Amino acid sequence: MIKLAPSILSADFSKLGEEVKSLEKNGIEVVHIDVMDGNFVPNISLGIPVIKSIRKETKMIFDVHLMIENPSRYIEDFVKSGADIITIHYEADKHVDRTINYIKSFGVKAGISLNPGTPVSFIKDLINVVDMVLIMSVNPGFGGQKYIPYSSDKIREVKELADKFNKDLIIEVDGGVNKDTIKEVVEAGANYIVAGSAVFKGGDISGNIKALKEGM
Ligand SMILES: O=C(CO)[C@H](O)[C@H](O)COP(=O)(O)O
Ligand SMILES: [Fe+2]
Repeated sequence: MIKLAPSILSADFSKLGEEVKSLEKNGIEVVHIDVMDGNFVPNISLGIPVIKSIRKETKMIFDVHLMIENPSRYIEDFVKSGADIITIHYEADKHVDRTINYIKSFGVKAGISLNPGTPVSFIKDLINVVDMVLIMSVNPGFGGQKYIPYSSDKIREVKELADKFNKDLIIEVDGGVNKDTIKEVVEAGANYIVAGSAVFKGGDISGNIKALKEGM
């Protein structure tokens, strides 16, 4: 089952509650929330109080993508804010196995994300420890970037590992997905498809979601 996970990084933050409700009205089940610390990535986005606020507005699954150094410091806070899936970066934590198990100890799903330059082989042993692998198909930090073509090979590699070792693994792709690239990522094996600018561009959430679904 393929799920489109709009990234609210490209939403209009002055009316975030409405934007989130509009996603739900358009049949969206998973919302992707990008947390950036200005350290792991060269940008600062939103954090715990914002997630808490929008949690009151919707029952959608909150897929929280932590682009922060040493994420273990904040896991409990993100769980309390209403996260359903918490993804950390392989590159941001010296003890990823420990942090993944720590996330799972709260009863939420745990994901591991790889920057474009980090090989899939680095997380081979974690494939049946994590609930999700997030392949970054742009260098993290900003929305609206161009899809990096070799990401499709990385998705295929994760899919092969999942078929062998973890049939329930969620394979998520994030960055540069639009109506022209979405077919390729779905065919490569991704089942959670993040799209930010392609969902919110021009304020036409409904039309943009329809175009993305048609492009799959
Ligand atoms: O994690 C991210 C950036 O670091 C975002 O989720 C991603 O870039 C989505 O934006 P777009 O679909 O516009 O590329
Ligand atoms: Fe993201």
